[in-house]
Amino acid sequence: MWELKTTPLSADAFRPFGEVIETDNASEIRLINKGTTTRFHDIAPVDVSAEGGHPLISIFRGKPFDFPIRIEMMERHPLGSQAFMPLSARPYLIVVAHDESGAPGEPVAFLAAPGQGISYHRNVWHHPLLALEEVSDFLVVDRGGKGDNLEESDCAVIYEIVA
Ligand SMILES: NC(=O)N[C@@H](O)C(=O)O
Ligand code: NI
Repeated sequence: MWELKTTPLSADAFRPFGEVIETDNASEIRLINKGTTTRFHDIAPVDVSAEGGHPLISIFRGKPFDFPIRIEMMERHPLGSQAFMPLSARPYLIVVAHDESGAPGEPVAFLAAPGQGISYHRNVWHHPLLALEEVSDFLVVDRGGKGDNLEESDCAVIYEIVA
């Protein structure tokens, strides 16, 4: 088993895999509603229209994982992006990987700070939701519609996140 170290989530480090959803990452900041609201505009695209798909808003309630956490498989969504915005002010883990000839390469693990969301680009290998500490709710924006939008693959070796 190989140890997988985590690094703090940042927009730059995560860019090859998707976007970090946080106010600092807005493409534009607009004062709206007669100045009573600030719009942090266009933080991440929603890419769900492939093969006639449509956007879904769901809530995922994740049970917390206890360390050490084994990373044995990854998944990806060939037809759409998938965004997670935590509704609880708790950290959580994100594990992603580049594609290597149709299978996930060496995983990269990020620790999200409370309040940081993420959006995986379409077809990016990632581990299913990894909540920490307590049961945690996430607002999820992803694709609904026909077609197989879930591909799973075992990791070439088993990784362990120790803390
Ligand atoms: N399967 C499902 O809806 N969840 C996963 O895609 C995930 O990334 O958690
Ligand atoms: Ni997913």
